[in-house]
Amino acid sequence: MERRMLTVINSNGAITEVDLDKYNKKELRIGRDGSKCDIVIADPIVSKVHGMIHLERSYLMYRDEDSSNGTFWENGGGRKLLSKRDGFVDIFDQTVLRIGNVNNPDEMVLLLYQNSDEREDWKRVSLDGQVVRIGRDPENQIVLRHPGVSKRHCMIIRKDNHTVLHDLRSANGVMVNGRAVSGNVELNDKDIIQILDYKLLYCNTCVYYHTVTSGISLRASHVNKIVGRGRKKKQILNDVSCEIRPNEFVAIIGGSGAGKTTLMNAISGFEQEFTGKVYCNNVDLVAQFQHLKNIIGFVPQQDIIYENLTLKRMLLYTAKLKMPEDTKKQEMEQRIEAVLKMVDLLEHQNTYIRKLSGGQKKRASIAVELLADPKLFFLDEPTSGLDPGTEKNLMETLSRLAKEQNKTIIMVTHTTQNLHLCDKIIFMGPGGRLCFCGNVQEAEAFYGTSNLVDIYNKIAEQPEYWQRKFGQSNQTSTFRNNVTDMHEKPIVSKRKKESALRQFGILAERYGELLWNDKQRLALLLIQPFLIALLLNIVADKNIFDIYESTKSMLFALSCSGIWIGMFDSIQEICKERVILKREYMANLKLPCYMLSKFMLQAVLGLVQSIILTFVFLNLIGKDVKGIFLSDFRLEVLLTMWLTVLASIAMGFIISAMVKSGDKAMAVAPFVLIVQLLFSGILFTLKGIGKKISYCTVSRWSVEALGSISRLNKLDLKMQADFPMLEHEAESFFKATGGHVIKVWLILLAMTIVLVAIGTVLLRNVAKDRR
Ligand SMILES: Nc1ncnc2c1ncn2[C@@H]1O[C@H](COP(=O)(O)OP(=O)(O)OP(=O)(O)O)[C@@H](O)[C@H]1O
Repeated sequence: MERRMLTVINSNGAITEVDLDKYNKKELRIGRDGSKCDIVIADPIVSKVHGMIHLERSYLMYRDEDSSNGTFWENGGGRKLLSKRDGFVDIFDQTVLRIGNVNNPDEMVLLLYQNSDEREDWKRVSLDGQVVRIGRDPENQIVLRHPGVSKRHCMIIRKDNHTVLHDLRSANGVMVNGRAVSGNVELNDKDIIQILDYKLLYCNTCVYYHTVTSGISLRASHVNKIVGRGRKKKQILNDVSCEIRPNEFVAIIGGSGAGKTTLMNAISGFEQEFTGKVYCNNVDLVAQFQHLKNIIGFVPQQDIIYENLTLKRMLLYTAKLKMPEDTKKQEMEQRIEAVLKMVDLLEHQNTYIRKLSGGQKKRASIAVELLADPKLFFLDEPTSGLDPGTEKNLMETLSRLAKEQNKTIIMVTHTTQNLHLCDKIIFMGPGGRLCFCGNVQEAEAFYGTSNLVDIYNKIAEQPEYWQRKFGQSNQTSTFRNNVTDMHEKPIVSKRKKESALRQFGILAERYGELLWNDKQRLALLLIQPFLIALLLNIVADKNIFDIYESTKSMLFALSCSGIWIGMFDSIQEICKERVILKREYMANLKLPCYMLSKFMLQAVLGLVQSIILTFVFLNLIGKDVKGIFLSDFRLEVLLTMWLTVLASIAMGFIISAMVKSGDKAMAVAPFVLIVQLLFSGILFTLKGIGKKISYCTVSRWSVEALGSISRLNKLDLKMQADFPMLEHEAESFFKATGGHVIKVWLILLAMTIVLVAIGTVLLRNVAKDRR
């Protein structure tokens, strides 16, 4: 049952909770005078009649009644002093009103409005001479049982009449009065502390808290988005304002291209290039996104799961990445089991994801996001491609999650069949216009039809009319424009940096398992160098390593094989999982860790391939050549081949980081390979710009190293068999000295490092991917 509660904290710290609906009145006066006011605050700071609350069924407003001290209205970290001429202002869930001197808590009364189904009375811990520890661990004085809360999250210490909050390098941080804090912060009386969606109140040397959270409300205020420039300029969100209450299950619907996804991306904070404001529990979502993203889950349209992992392993890796570092494996496993139960997939936990049905995969993606127990959950067309039965089932699951798991769920959908399961529908019209926000019955009454499909048609015909009509019917106060003008600078909180080494380890383990589980592909990748070595042996001249021309051609072919192998090992490895990467990046994935984890395992694979190629080929050739450093030159060729493969793997990663699909990557590959052929300096004598380009190719340095090791300059030319007097003009390329070979190896290594770094930087674009 929804309850609208006002917590009143007097200037002396006395706390009273007022149930606003118990009065059964539309207007409630607040003030000191018991004969005139419904809510009496016996405090000298409050005027006799200080303010008035106006209650409607679905919204609430407040007006200052020309009080002596006025009322401060707090919104998303901003603050505005109200007087009677401001008229009514909207009061949303978690709105804070302060009366009196906001700089002196002893002369201030605080009013905190909360609106939710879940309620419990404030619990209290006194700070008298002691430290109050807050965290997930039962040893803390205040235990907040949420997977996103660190075991020891923060502590509050009172010493010498000062109270200080220490963030204990928690994974998800702490906010005080709507602003993220870093390290230590001095607390003042009546400060509101927020950890995820838990609200704690510091007052009179006590900390007040609820162990049950009231859920997340979301409010969009005048959200506009314009894309393109000049004649291509287009408004794709048009002044959208709407409110979603805690634990509501909401569907965003509307015709194709109406801006549903754009709206969802904006209100989820995953796209931040829009004007207007979005408030999440009255905190500015964009300004505090780094903090709030930990309570937000987002399931994009494509699945965010790896086909070649079992469901349980997939969830375990995600848990390791998303849950605080201090979470024990046993805790993770318990959470995984709980999440699998929620989505009815417990019996499939050991099944490979590739073997699950479409509906089960969708549930698996939802399970991935549920692991961190997000309180605000977004889903982009989760039912697309599902049969009607599975669709209904999924909708019922989501509806149940909203109610039983205390979540606010918002999804984009095209279907109208199961919308009665939703608490609210947001109807978008062409041009990003909000044409309705309310429940299904209200929508049907508003549009005068009992068929939701008719509403699509009505909106398509007259979007501006319906936007205007809904806007007028939904007007709660005239003040909205003013109050949303308050701006707050984004605060970057310096929170505990998740250990990069740990993340690298998790990602490398996951990628290793993925490579290992795709045994067919792995076998193909390992057979390839073997087959190439056989083919090279077939075409190899018997004079190889004795005669210049045949050796040079063969070394070039060997180098090209290395480039081919390396590039095709990696070219699809990032683009094929771009959706998962985007989701994980928006959570807390570090791109360098991701890139290096991939590169490291590819480097191991490349080493095995280089060993196969080099040794099979050279053993078949069977020539005993002395190396530059070693008596057996095969090891020197192997190292050169490995460095060639490594640089090519890095090239493949750059392509893979730039494009969004495997098809596109394969379309780019021939161009890159042709550049390697043309500018290697072997097929053509290069001068000017051609020579400069060749310095940037892997093939040039690879052949140079191989040629130097094989002492190409010292080998006889074919013609010298007939004309022994003919001179073999040494090429500057192939200096058979140890110093030269090392220099070229270092160049190949440096190229690899630069290419990997460029690939990592390019990966940042993943954040701009639309879906
Ligand atoms: N970055 C962008 N640049 C140009 N146009 C854009 C951009 N993003 C969205 N649009 C356009 O804005 C409109 C709304 O897009 P959006 O994807 O939000 O619609 P939708 O209602 O989710 O559509 P659908 O139901 O077809 O998925 C479309 O016309 C789309 O082409």
